[in-house]
Amino acid sequence: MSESTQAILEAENLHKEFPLGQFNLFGAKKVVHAVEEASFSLYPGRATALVGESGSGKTTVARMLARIYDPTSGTIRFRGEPIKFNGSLAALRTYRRHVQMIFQDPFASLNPVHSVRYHLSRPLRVHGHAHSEQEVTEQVLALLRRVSLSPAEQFIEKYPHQLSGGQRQRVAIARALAARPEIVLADEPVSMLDVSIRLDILNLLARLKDEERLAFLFITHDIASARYFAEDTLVMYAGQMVEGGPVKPSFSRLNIPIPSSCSRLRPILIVSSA
Ligand SMILES: Nc1ncnc2c1ncn2[C@@H]1O[C@H](COP(=O)(O)OP(=O)(O)OP(=O)(O)O)[C@@H](O)[C@H]1O
Repeated sequence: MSESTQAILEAENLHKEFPLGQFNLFGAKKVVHAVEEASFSLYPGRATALVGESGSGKTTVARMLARIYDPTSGTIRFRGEPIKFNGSLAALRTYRRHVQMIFQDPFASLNPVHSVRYHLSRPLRVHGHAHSEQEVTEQVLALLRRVSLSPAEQFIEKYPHQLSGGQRQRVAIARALAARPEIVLADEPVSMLDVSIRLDILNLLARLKDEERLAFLFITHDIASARYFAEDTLVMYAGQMVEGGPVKPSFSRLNIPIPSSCSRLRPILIVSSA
Protein backbone atom coordinates (compact mmCIF):
# COMPACT_ATOMS: atom_id res chain seq x y z
CA MET A 1 0.00 0.00 0.00
CA SER A 2 1.42 3.42 -0.95
CA GLU A 3 2.04 6.13 1.64
CA SER A 4 -0.94 8.15 0.40
CA THR A 5 -3.40 5.28 0.84
CA GLN A 6 -2.19 4.35 4.34
CA ALA A 7 -4.68 5.62 6.93
CA ILE A 8 -3.16 7.84 9.60
CA LEU A 9 -6.16 7.79 11.94
CA GLU A 10 -8.74 5.02 12.10
CA ALA A 11 -11.94 4.82 14.08
CA GLU A 12 -13.41 1.37 14.59
CA ASN A 13 -16.88 0.86 16.06
CA LEU A 14 -16.69 4.05 18.12
CA HIS A 15 -19.56 4.33 20.54
CA LYS A 16 -20.35 7.13 22.99
CA GLU A 17 -23.06 7.22 25.61
CA PHE A 18 -23.74 10.15 27.90
CA PRO A 19 -25.53 9.53 31.21
CA LEU A 20 -28.62 11.68 31.61
CA GLY A 21 -28.78 11.60 35.41
CA GLN A 22 -32.30 10.12 35.27
CA PHE A 23 -33.68 6.63 35.78
CA ASN A 24 -36.16 4.70 33.64
CA LEU A 25 -39.18 2.72 34.91
CA PHE A 26 -36.97 -0.29 35.68
CA GLY A 27 -34.52 1.74 37.78
CA ALA A 28 -31.75 1.70 35.16
CA LYS A 29 -29.83 4.89 34.41
CA LYS A 30 -30.97 6.67 31.25
CA VAL A 31 -28.30 7.38 28.65
CA VAL A 32 -28.16 9.13 25.31
CA HIS A 33 -26.41 7.14 22.58
CA ALA A 34 -24.67 10.08 20.91
CA VAL A 35 -22.58 7.94 18.54
CA GLU A 36 -23.11 4.28 17.67
CA GLU A 37 -20.55 2.04 15.98
CA ALA A 38 -18.83 4.71 13.88
CA SER A 39 -16.01 3.39 11.70
CA PHE A 40 -13.92 5.34 9.19
CA SER A 41 -10.34 6.31 8.33
CA LEU A 42 -8.50 9.57 7.65
CA TYR A 43 -5.65 9.81 5.13
CA PRO A 44 -2.73 12.25 4.68
CA GLY A 45 -3.51 15.04 2.20
CA ARG A 46 -7.19 14.07 2.09
CA ALA A 47 -10.30 15.60 3.65
CA THR A 48 -13.29 13.66 4.86
CA ALA A 49 -16.46 15.66 5.38
CA LEU A 50 -18.75 14.58 8.20
CA VAL A 51 -22.21 15.83 7.35
CA GLY A 52 -25.45 15.49 9.25
CA GLU A 53 -28.33 17.17 10.98
CA SER A 54 -27.96 18.95 14.29
CA GLY A 55 -27.61 16.42 17.11
CA SER A 56 -26.58 13.56 14.82
CA GLY A 57 -23.29 13.06 16.69
CA LYS A 58 -20.69 14.83 14.51
CA THR A 59 -19.06 16.88 17.26
CA THR A 60 -18.98 13.89 19.59
CA VAL A 61 -17.07 11.93 16.93
CA ALA A 62 -14.52 14.75 16.60
CA ARG A 63 -14.18 15.07 20.38
CA MET A 64 -13.45 11.37 20.70
CA LEU A 65 -10.80 11.63 17.98
CA ALA A 66 -9.31 14.68 19.73
CA ARG A 67 -9.43 12.72 22.98
CA ILE A 68 -11.57 15.33 24.70
CA TYR A 69 -14.03 12.48 25.35
CA ASP A 70 -13.09 8.85 25.89
CA PRO A 71 -15.26 6.52 23.79
CA THR A 72 -17.63 4.26 25.72
CA SER A 73 -16.34 1.48 23.46
CA GLY A 74 -14.44 1.09 20.22
CA THR A 75 -10.89 1.67 19.03
CA ILE A 76 -8.95 4.63 17.67
CA ARG A 77 -5.72 3.79 15.84
CA PHE A 78 -3.05 6.39 15.18
CA ARG A 79 -0.53 5.21 12.54
CA GLY A 80 -1.91 1.70 13.02
CA GLU A 81 -1.39 1.66 16.81
CA PRO A 82 -4.46 1.49 19.08
CA ILE A 83 -4.73 4.43 21.49
CA LYS A 84 -4.64 3.52 25.17
CA PHE A 85 -7.30 5.55 26.94
CA ASN A 86 -5.75 4.93 30.34
CA GLY A 87 -2.27 6.03 29.15
CA SER A 88 -0.03 8.72 30.65
CA LEU A 89 -0.54 12.48 30.38
CA ALA A 90 2.68 12.67 28.35
CA ALA A 91 1.21 10.21 25.82
CA LEU A 92 -1.97 12.31 25.65
CA ARG A 93 0.07 15.47 25.05
CA THR A 94 2.06 13.76 22.27
CA TYR A 95 -1.17 12.57 20.66
CA ARG A 96 -2.64 16.08 20.82
CA ARG A 97 0.41 17.45 19.07
CA HIS A 98 -0.47 15.24 16.10
CA VAL A 99 -4.23 15.79 16.24
CA GLN A 100 -5.43 19.39 16.45
CA MET A 101 -8.93 20.82 16.48
CA ILE A 102 -10.32 24.00 14.91
CA PHE A 103 -13.59 25.14 16.44
CA GLN A 104 -16.66 26.74 14.99
CA ASP A 105 -16.56 30.00 16.90
CA PRO A 106 -13.35 32.02 16.58
CA PHE A 107 -14.83 34.55 19.04
CA ALA A 108 -15.07 31.95 21.79
CA SER A 109 -11.96 29.92 20.96
CA LEU A 110 -9.52 32.82 21.42
CA ASN A 111 -8.98 34.27 24.87
CA PRO A 112 -9.85 38.01 24.78
CA VAL A 113 -7.16 38.93 27.33
CA HIS A 114 -4.30 37.43 25.32
CA SER A 115 -2.56 38.74 22.21
CA VAL A 116 -2.04 36.87 18.95
CA ARG A 117 1.62 36.44 19.99
CA TYR A 118 0.52 34.66 23.18
CA HIS A 119 -1.98 32.40 21.41
CA LEU A 120 0.61 31.21 18.91
CA SER A 121 3.71 31.10 21.11
CA ARG A 122 2.09 28.88 23.72
CA PRO A 123 1.72 25.76 21.52
CA LEU A 124 5.19 26.38 20.06
CA ARG A 125 6.68 26.27 23.57
CA VAL A 126 4.43 23.50 24.94
CA HIS A 127 5.33 21.18 22.08
CA GLY A 128 9.01 22.15 22.17
CA HIS A 129 9.16 23.68 18.68
CA ALA A 130 10.71 26.99 19.81
CA HIS A 131 12.66 28.00 22.90
CA SER A 132 14.35 31.40 22.80
CA GLU A 133 12.29 34.59 22.53
CA GLN A 134 13.72 35.27 19.08
CA GLU A 135 12.93 31.76 17.84
CA VAL A 136 9.36 32.09 19.12
CA THR A 137 8.85 35.48 17.45
CA GLU A 138 10.21 34.24 14.12
CA GLN A 139 7.96 31.19 14.18
CA VAL A 140 4.87 33.18 15.20
CA LEU A 141 5.49 35.55 12.28
CA ALA A 142 5.97 32.58 9.93
CA LEU A 143 2.68 31.06 11.13
CA LEU A 144 0.84 34.34 10.52
CA ARG A 145 2.23 34.43 6.98
CA ARG A 146 1.15 30.83 6.37
CA VAL A 147 -2.44 31.79 7.12
CA SER A 148 -2.12 34.93 4.98
CA LEU A 149 -2.25 37.44 7.83
CA SER A 150 0.21 39.90 6.46
CA PRO A 151 2.10 42.02 7.10
CA ALA A 152 2.55 39.60 10.02
CA GLU A 153 4.30 42.28 12.12
CA GLN A 154 1.02 44.23 12.20
CA PHE A 155 -0.98 41.27 13.55
CA ILE A 156 1.37 39.79 16.13
CA GLU A 157 0.57 42.25 18.96
CA LYS A 158 -3.15 42.51 18.25
CA TYR A 159 -5.88 41.21 20.57
CA PRO A 160 -8.91 39.20 19.41
CA HIS A 161 -11.28 42.21 19.65
CA GLN A 162 -9.07 44.08 17.16
CA LEU A 163 -9.57 41.39 14.49
CA SER A 164 -12.45 40.54 12.17
CA GLY A 165 -14.15 37.13 12.40
CA GLY A 166 -12.17 35.82 9.42
CA GLN A 167 -8.88 37.08 10.85
CA ARG A 168 -9.66 35.42 14.18
CA GLN A 169 -10.36 32.13 12.46
CA ARG A 170 -7.03 32.47 10.64
CA VAL A 171 -5.33 32.93 14.04
CA ALA A 172 -7.16 29.83 15.34
CA ILE A 173 -5.93 27.90 12.27
CA ALA A 174 -2.38 29.18 12.85
CA ARG A 175 -2.62 28.05 16.47
CA ALA A 176 -3.57 24.54 15.32
CA LEU A 177 -0.65 24.55 12.84
CA ALA A 178 1.78 25.67 15.56
CA ALA A 179 1.69 22.16 17.04
CA ARG A 180 2.73 20.79 13.60
CA PRO A 181 -0.14 18.33 13.43
CA GLU A 182 -0.72 15.62 10.88
CA ILE A 183 -4.47 15.54 11.46
CA VAL A 184 -6.85 18.49 11.75
CA LEU A 185 -10.40 18.11 13.05
CA ALA A 186 -12.32 21.18 11.88
CA ASP A 187 -15.74 21.50 13.53
CA GLU A 188 -17.83 23.78 11.30
CA PRO A 189 -14.86 26.13 10.78
CA VAL A 190 -16.69 28.55 8.47
CA SER A 191 -20.29 28.41 9.63
CA MET A 192 -20.03 31.42 11.95
CA LEU A 193 -18.17 33.56 9.45
CA ASP A 194 -19.58 36.10 7.08
CA VAL A 195 -20.62 34.50 3.79
CA SER A 196 -18.20 36.71 1.88
CA ILE A 197 -15.14 35.23 3.61
CA ARG A 198 -16.18 31.57 3.94
CA LEU A 199 -14.67 30.64 0.62
CA ASP A 200 -11.37 32.37 1.49
CA ILE A 201 -11.06 30.30 4.67
CA LEU A 202 -12.02 27.09 2.85
CA ASN A 203 -9.40 27.84 0.22
CA LEU A 204 -6.81 28.45 2.94
CA LEU A 205 -7.65 25.10 4.57
CA ALA A 206 -7.49 23.37 1.16
CA ARG A 207 -4.07 24.89 0.47
CA LEU A 208 -2.75 23.78 3.86
CA LYS A 209 -4.18 20.29 3.33
CA ASP A 210 -2.40 19.96 -0.02
CA GLU A 211 0.88 21.67 0.89
CA GLU A 212 1.33 20.00 4.27
CA ARG A 213 -0.46 16.73 3.47
CA LEU A 214 -2.78 17.19 6.41
CA ALA A 215 -5.52 14.65 7.04
CA PHE A 216 -8.75 16.58 7.62
CA LEU A 217 -12.03 15.73 9.27
CA PHE A 218 -14.30 18.53 8.15
CA ILE A 219 -17.58 18.75 10.05
CA THR A 220 -20.33 20.70 8.41
CA HIS A 221 -24.08 21.07 7.98
CA ASP A 222 -23.41 22.57 4.60
CA ILE A 223 -23.30 20.11 1.74
CA ALA A 224 -21.97 22.65 -0.73
CA SER A 225 -18.83 23.34 1.31
CA ALA A 226 -18.41 19.59 1.99
CA ARG A 227 -18.37 18.94 -1.73
CA TYR A 228 -16.12 21.90 -2.38
CA PHE A 229 -13.53 20.96 0.22
CA ALA A 230 -13.55 17.22 0.85
CA GLU A 231 -12.59 14.18 -1.17
CA ASP A 232 -14.71 11.80 0.91
CA THR A 233 -18.05 12.26 2.61
CA LEU A 234 -19.59 10.52 5.59
CA VAL A 235 -23.20 11.14 6.55
CA MET A 236 -24.41 10.80 10.14
CA TYR A 237 -27.99 10.38 11.18
CA ALA A 238 -29.13 9.90 14.79
CA GLY A 239 -25.70 8.79 16.00
CA GLN A 240 -25.05 6.39 13.14
CA MET A 241 -22.97 6.63 10.01
CA VAL A 242 -25.48 5.94 7.32
CA GLU A 243 -23.49 6.59 4.20
CA GLY A 244 -19.93 7.31 3.15
CA GLY A 245 -17.15 7.09 0.63
CA PRO A 246 -15.81 9.04 -2.32
CA VAL A 247 -19.03 8.68 -4.31
CA LYS A 248 -21.72 11.34 -4.07
CA PRO A 249 -24.06 10.43 -1.22
CA SER A 250 -27.79 10.90 -1.53
CA PHE A 251 -28.19 13.86 0.79
CA SER A 252 -31.72 14.54 -0.37
CA ARG A 253 -32.99 11.36 1.29
CA LEU A 254 -31.89 12.67 4.68
CA ASN A 255 -33.57 16.02 4.24
CA ILE A 256 -30.51 17.95 5.44
CA PRO A 257 -31.17 21.67 5.02
CA ILE A 258 -28.93 23.61 2.63
CA PRO A 259 -28.34 27.06 4.14
CA SER A 260 -29.60 29.79 1.86
CA SER A 261 -26.75 31.96 3.15
CA CYS A 262 -24.25 29.91 1.19
CA SER A 263 -25.15 31.46 -2.13
CA ARG A 264 -21.54 31.68 -3.39
CA LEU A 265 -21.11 27.95 -3.07
CA ARG A 266 -24.55 27.03 -4.34
CA PRO A 267 -23.57 26.60 -8.02
CA ILE A 268 -21.09 23.88 -6.99
CA LEU A 269 -23.93 21.97 -5.37
CA ILE A 270 -26.14 22.27 -8.41
CA VAL A 271 -23.40 21.10 -10.76
CA SER A 272 -22.43 18.07 -8.70
CA SER A 273 -25.94 16.92 -7.95
CA ALA A 274 -27.02 17.02 -11.58
N1 LIG B 1 -21.85 16.26 27.09
C1 LIG B 1 -23.02 15.74 26.73
N2 LIG B 1 -23.91 15.26 27.64
C2 LIG B 1 -25.09 14.73 27.27
N3 LIG B 1 -25.49 14.63 25.97
C3 LIG B 1 -24.67 15.10 25.03
C4 LIG B 1 -23.40 15.68 25.34
N4 LIG B 1 -22.80 16.04 24.17
C5 LIG B 1 -23.65 15.71 23.20
N5 LIG B 1 -24.77 15.15 23.69
C6 LIG B 1 -25.91 14.64 22.93
O1 LIG B 1 -25.39 13.74 21.96
C7 LIG B 1 -26.08 13.91 20.71
C8 LIG B 1 -25.07 14.25 19.63
O2 LIG B 1 -24.57 15.57 19.87
P1 LIG B 1 -23.44 16.25 18.97
O3 LIG B 1 -23.15 17.60 19.55
O4 LIG B 1 -22.32 15.32 18.80
O5 LIG B 1 -24.21 16.40 17.57
P2 LIG B 1 -23.84 17.30 16.31
O6 LIG B 1 -24.20 16.49 15.11
O7 LIG B 1 -22.43 17.75 16.41
O8 LIG B 1 -24.82 18.51 16.46
P3 LIG B 1 -24.61 20.06 16.01
O9 LIG B 1 -24.47 20.02 14.52
O10 LIG B 1 -25.84 20.74 16.48
O11 LIG B 1 -23.37 20.54 16.69
C9 LIG B 1 -27.14 14.96 20.95
O12 LIG B 1 -28.34 14.30 21.26
C10 LIG B 1 -26.62 15.73 22.13
O13 LIG B 1 -27.69 16.29 22.86
